[in-house]
Amino acid sequence: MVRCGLPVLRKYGSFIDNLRIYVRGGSGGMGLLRLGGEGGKGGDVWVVAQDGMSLKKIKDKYPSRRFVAGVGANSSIRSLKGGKGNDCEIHAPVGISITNDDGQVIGELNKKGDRVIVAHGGRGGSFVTNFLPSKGQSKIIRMDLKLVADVGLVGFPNAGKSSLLSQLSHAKPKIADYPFTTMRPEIGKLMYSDYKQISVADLPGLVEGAHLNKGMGHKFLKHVERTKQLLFVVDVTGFQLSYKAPFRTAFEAIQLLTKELELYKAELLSKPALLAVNKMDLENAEEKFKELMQQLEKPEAFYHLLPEEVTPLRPVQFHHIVPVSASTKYGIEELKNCIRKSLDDQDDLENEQYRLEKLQSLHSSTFKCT
Ligand SMILES: Nc1nc2c(ncn2[C@@H]2O[C@H](COP(=O)(O)OP(=O)(O)OP(=O)(O)O)[C@@H](O)[C@H]2O)c(=O)[nH]1
Ligand SMILES: [Mg+2]
Repeated sequence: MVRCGLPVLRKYGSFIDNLRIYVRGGSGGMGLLRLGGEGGKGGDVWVVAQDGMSLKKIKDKYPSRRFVAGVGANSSIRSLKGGKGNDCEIHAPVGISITNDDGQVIGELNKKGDRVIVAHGGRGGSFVTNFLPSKGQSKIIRMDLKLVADVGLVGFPNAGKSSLLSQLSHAKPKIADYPFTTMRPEIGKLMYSDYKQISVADLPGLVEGAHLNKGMGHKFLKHVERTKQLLFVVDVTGFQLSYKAPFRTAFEAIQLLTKELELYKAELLSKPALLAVNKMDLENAEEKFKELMQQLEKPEAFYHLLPEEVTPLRPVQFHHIVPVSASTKYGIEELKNCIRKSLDDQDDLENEQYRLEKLQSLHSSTFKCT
């Protein structure tokens, strides 16, 4: 019995989605005081995206997880200008982001061949440094596989995305009464009685102008690209980022979010979407929800309320609209079921399309034969 489990463990238990490594640029070469010669620059450390790589492979191949580039050559009578030290290249998988240990982003590898310098080599000794070389940069860096989840939460700050995720799953994201509480994406797993699991990504709040990289901007929207479906979350009573910013009703918030996604990448809007109308425990929530439903029945009829530049080309057709309250848990179970249903429907549709395509290709090959 135990043996049966081993291959499974080997297959799934070895997956890692982040890795910390030590990198150091090479030291510069010595200068030559007597003849004014300059030492070579130390080599740099690069991370280069390659197909077929995984973080696990890097970890296995380099158990010490230390990557040090070559030292620059000393200046000599034969070669007054010392040669550059050898660069060190770390081959990494496509789809990772690279950060300093304090979370500052160094770069991203989005396609094969992308490369990012993670530690510069030191300068060679020269007249300005009294012919003494300098050391290369040394640091710990972190490589993270970019988030892939079934559903991504999309909403303005403070809408209650993290609160909802904490009610839907066992995740414990930070929740607070100020915008931008969530600074980095977090995944919660929704568990169902038949052991099906659905991953939902809590993402930083979006702001107007996110497509221009305002707020958390692109960093956040990139993650949305990698989810199967979108779950819009709005505060039924509306939203105001600051006293200076305009107040937005729930309906306006939905249209503005749509516009941001459209401006960033219109294909995002072809993903199936659901809407959770949150904070239904607040005063007048019922009336506001009714009004919102009327507006969503014919969104275009209300577009004149929006400035032209924030009016989306097409409204989102939500597969499910669920009124909820993360505070009282009202509607949470229904939302969980709707998320499941929506993903199952998408799977069925894709399977059906696949089946039809197969059938069609079979038909055409049969016709060719006869
Ligand atoms: N009354 C009420 N308050 C809620 C509800 N859901 C969330 N809140 C409150 O709204 C505030 C924001 O909640 P968060 O879950 O942090 O909101 P968020 O959308 O994750 O915000 P960011 O991470 O900043 O984008 C907190 O004070 C929550 O307690 C709700 O259903 N009813
Ligand atoms: Mg949050």
